[in-house]
Amino acid sequence: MPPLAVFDLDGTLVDTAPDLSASLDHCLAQDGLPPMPLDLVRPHAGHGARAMLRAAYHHFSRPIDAEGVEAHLPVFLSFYEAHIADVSRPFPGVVAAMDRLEGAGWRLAVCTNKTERLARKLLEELKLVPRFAAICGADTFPAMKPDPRHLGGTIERAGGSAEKTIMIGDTLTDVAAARALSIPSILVDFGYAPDEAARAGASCVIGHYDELTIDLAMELFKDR
Ligand SMILES: O=C(O)COP(=O)(O)O
Ligand SMILES: [Mg+2]
Repeated sequence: MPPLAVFDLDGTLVDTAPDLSASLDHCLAQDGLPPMPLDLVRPHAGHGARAMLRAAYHHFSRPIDAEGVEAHLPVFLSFYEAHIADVSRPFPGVVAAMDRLEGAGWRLAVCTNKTERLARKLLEELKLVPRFAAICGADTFPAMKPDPRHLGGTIERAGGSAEKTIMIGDTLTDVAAARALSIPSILVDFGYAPDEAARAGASCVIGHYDELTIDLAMELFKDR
């Protein structure tokens, strides 16, 4: 069975924050609010549209309840779907890192808390779909990350095994899912929420995909 590298999507594989931020601004404008600065959106960009809406209304000291958030969601998501790859691009060096892994016989997969449909649309527009043995979203299985069933289901669909899998992610959500299955994890510290708990829980932290070599990936299996 070939080794498998499972990538998180937002903040790990693709820098999606600018298009997510534009969708948020579209919602804010409907309420007469100004755009939210991108650097304030980024820490929330990996936690879904609801988290971004809550953070923005909090930032502008505008109370918003759960119902208010739900009311904005369709507006956010339809704008986002139409603009999903306007400026979102793979992070520097990730395509070369995937080439290295594939060249060494690794399989690749995506395990994201985006819905599967949006994840596929984004990856299709970036012409990355054929690289992945599985693309599994928040709604692919009955549970999503950090629930290990999401990562476990992704591995199964990709034809891999937990013993020969590594997880690459940018938040504690990814690291926790990996740990629950005793899978080594790489935290990318250029992502959206590489907090202390995520750093402490990850098997290693990288600051650029150039550091994701086959030697590093193989080394991770040794401390499993
Ligand atoms: O959209 C989200 O909630 C987060 O997506 P991710 O799991 O790809 O970071
Ligand atoms: Mg992420």
